[in-house]
Order: sequence, then structure tokens, then C-alpha cells
Amino acid sequence: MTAISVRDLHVTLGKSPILRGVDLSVASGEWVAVIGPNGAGKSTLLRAIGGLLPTSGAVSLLGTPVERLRRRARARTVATVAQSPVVPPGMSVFDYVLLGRTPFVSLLGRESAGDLAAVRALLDRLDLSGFGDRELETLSGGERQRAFLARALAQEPSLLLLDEPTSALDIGHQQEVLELVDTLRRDQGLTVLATMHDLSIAGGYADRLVLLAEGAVVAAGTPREVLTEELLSRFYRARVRVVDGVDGPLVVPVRSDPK
Ligand SMILES: Nc1ncnc2c1ncn2[C@@H]1O[C@H](COP(=O)(O)OP(=O)(O)OP(=O)(O)O)[C@@H](O)[C@H]1O
Repeated sequence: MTAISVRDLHVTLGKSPILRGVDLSVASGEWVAVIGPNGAGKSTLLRAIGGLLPTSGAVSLLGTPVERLRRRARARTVATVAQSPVVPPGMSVFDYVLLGRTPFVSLLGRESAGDLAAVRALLDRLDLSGFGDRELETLSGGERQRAFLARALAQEPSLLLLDEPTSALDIGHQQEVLELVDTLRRDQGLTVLATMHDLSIAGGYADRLVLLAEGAVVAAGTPREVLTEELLSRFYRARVRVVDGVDGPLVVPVRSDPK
């Protein structure tokens, strides 16, 4: 089944065309990484798919046009972790993650024991169990990024949209977070669309990569098909070597003036 379908998507911000006719299809349970240079339109694409931007073209989530999904239904379907989410002042980490349970709480009701247990389990999985009472604002960048993901996972979405989910994480926490997302994908059929700047990591986790440049898809395919020295030098203007790694191609930057 197609989880995310994007057809001829155009987005204009201010007076600038940012996305120019993007087509994209993500199957249920698939992990697709959107890569591309700064300003290519990756975050804009994620926001448009999440129904957070006016667009022209068609975006469907699990077969329903995104504009037809009401807020609560949308929150049960798709969770987004933006690059820099708003941090509510004075809110504890526990309460922040609990906000993710909002779509499950009845309109007049309070959260259930199950909701509280789900939050505790997520804090534990993301190595944040000692942080529940801390104010979110006081967390380090990486701790905060894990709290943002915890809140999104608390929504128990079918689709997870991640904008640079590990940019602030050390290598150990990077693996922990990506493995957790991958486990949810394998065990529960979660569909993942993530923007990723670390191309080797993108290739190690994603089934397919979509390379975006100047608001258009310029390449799409398996990590081996997209992570080529030719495409990376053309669209990133980067000097790289691509070598075989254990989990896929590894992209290694090389200096113009070797040491
Ligand atoms: N409100 C706005 N008005 C005009 N231009 C905007 C607006 N918001 C974003 N842009 C521009 O849209 C382009 C795409 O931005 P976007 O954040 O989607 O890029 P990105 O590929 O995610 O980049 P990065 O890798 O740097 O995170 C950028 O050139 C940005 O400056």
C-alpha cells in the first residue's frame, strides 16, 4: 500500500518558488531519506506532506488527501519532528512527551494510566528516564532532540516525518535513535520519511534515497544508485570518494589539498 503519495507538488514561499513539481511515493513500512544541499527544499517538502503549508498539487496520506484529514485524525496518522520545534517555556520533559498522547485523550478526559506508561517507556527507550521532571529548556541539544522524537513516537503514528533527526546526537545516541525507529518500522510497519545530511547514515538505514536540488527531484533510487561520486559532486559541489561499507556505500569527503 502507498503510505505517502505526492504528485506535482508546488510550494511558493514569499514570492519564491521553493518546490517545483515534486513527485514522490513511499510504500507502507518503507524508509525513504530525502537528501540534498542546503536550501534544496527538504524541510519544505516535509512540512507540505504534513499538511502544514499551502500547496498546489496532491498529497495523500494512506490514501486520504492531507487537506481532508482533520487535526485529530491527522495527528493519529502522521507525526513530524521539525528541525527546531517550539520549546514551550516552563514545561517538563514528561509533560512535553505526554502532549504526544493528545490525539488519544477524549475531549473532556484526562490521560489514562496507559498514556502515562507509554510516556515512561519512551523516555526509557530514548535514554531520558532521569529527565522527566526537568524543564525541556534546560536540556542539552541532543537530549532535547531525543525528547522531540519521544513526543512524536508517543503519537503512535503510522507515518513518521523526521527533519534531520540526529543532527545534534553523538554517535552512540545516533545509532540508538535510528535503530529504535528501524525496529518500529520492522515490528509495527511504521513508514519513515527523513531528511538526512549524513549521507552514509542515510544510505545505511533508508531503503531508497531521493535527491532534491533547487526544489526538484534530480535522482531517486537505492543508496547505491544515488550515492555516486558523479551525482554528489554535481549537486553538492563536494569532493568525495564513495567506498563500500558494511551496510551500504560510505561517502568520504576528501580534501583538495591532501595532508
Ligand atoms: N518564508 C520563506 N520565504 C521565502 N523563502 C523561504 C521561506 N522559508 C524558506 N525559504 C527558502 O526556501 C528554501 C528551501 O528551504 P528548506 O528549509 O526547505 O531547505 P532545506 O533543503 O531543508 O535546507 P537545509 O539543508 O539548509 O535545512 C531556502 O532557500 C529558504 O531560504
